[in-house]
Amino acid sequence: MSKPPQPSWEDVEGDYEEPPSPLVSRTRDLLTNEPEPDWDQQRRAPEPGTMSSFSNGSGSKKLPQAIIIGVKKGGTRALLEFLRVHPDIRAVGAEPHFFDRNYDHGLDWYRDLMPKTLEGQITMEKTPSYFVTREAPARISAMSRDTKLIVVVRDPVTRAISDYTQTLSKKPDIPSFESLTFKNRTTGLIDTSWSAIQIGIYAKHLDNWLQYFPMDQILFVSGERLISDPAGELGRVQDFLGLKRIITDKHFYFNQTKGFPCLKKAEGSSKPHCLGKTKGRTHPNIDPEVVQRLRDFYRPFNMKFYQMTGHNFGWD
Ligand SMILES: Nc1ncnc2c1ncn2[C@@H]1O[C@H](COP(=O)(O)OS(=O)(=O)O)[C@@H](OP(=O)(O)O)[C@H]1O
Repeated sequence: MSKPPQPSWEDVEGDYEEPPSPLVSRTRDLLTNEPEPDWDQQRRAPEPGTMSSFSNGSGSKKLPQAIIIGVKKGGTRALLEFLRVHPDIRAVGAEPHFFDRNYDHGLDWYRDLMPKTLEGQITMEKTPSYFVTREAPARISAMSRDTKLIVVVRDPVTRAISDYTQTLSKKPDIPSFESLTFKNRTTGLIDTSWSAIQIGIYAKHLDNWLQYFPMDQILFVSGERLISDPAGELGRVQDFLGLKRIITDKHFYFNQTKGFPCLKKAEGSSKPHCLGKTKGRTHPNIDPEVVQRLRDFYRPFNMKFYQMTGHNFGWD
């Protein structure tokens, strides 16, 4: 039997995650306080007394029952890292990009990327680009109509600036945010074909998902509240996944240097754990008039999104 092909990881968005080799994914700078994490739980030497110890070598690989499908720069890495603390959740660290870029490899290939789980444990992955991939809802539904979907959403204007900041960090010579925002600066016409803008039209993308999944199978997590009240948002997510509320405010502390909540103990470790330098970047100052123009642009889409989800995210 030949080994299934591995995904192309060189352009994994955002996380700077490297390929699992063959199944261990590492990251260069996800941590601020610690050496690189080992994402693959079954290869990690577990601490005695933790549930992880039982998954070491035993169990079987399963297709994910829950997926964080978006949004890019919403806070998806923070959510996955926090969820991994739960003993009944096992997640693949790197983004598989199966339902957008690697679908041709087939479900066996996808399953093979997953960590082993025991009975009752939930397998998860996160790939934020699924939310804006036209084919993703049909493909995920074809895998299982029961898949639970989680979307971390964030003010689309801040999200666009965060997205731009990430691109700028890789390509410092790109044009300014202001010039990329407009098709025509004089008329004020927004360039909706620019992905940084396009991704934030949440109502449009959600429409596509609702053709395949009922609303109660999709959980919307507030990216803002994930920072201001991580335990509160994690409570909602654990309820949605049908899990006991094990992750609580006791698991978090606010790291003043990082300016974000961090874990007191990372999954499978006893040390504090913050996300790395690529999470929580300083954004460039953007012309306030351009920001206002973008706020005006997004307002009707945001209102539609609040209506569809029954939740006011407070971006306006
Ligand atoms: N606890 C914690 N620590 C650090 N960063 C946090 C945290 N919670 C949410 N965030 C926000 O997550 C933003 C990155 O979002 P994603 O992880 O979804 O990005 S990516 O799409 O995977 O590249 C990232 O965006 P930027 O601030 O623009 O870098 C953070 O604001």
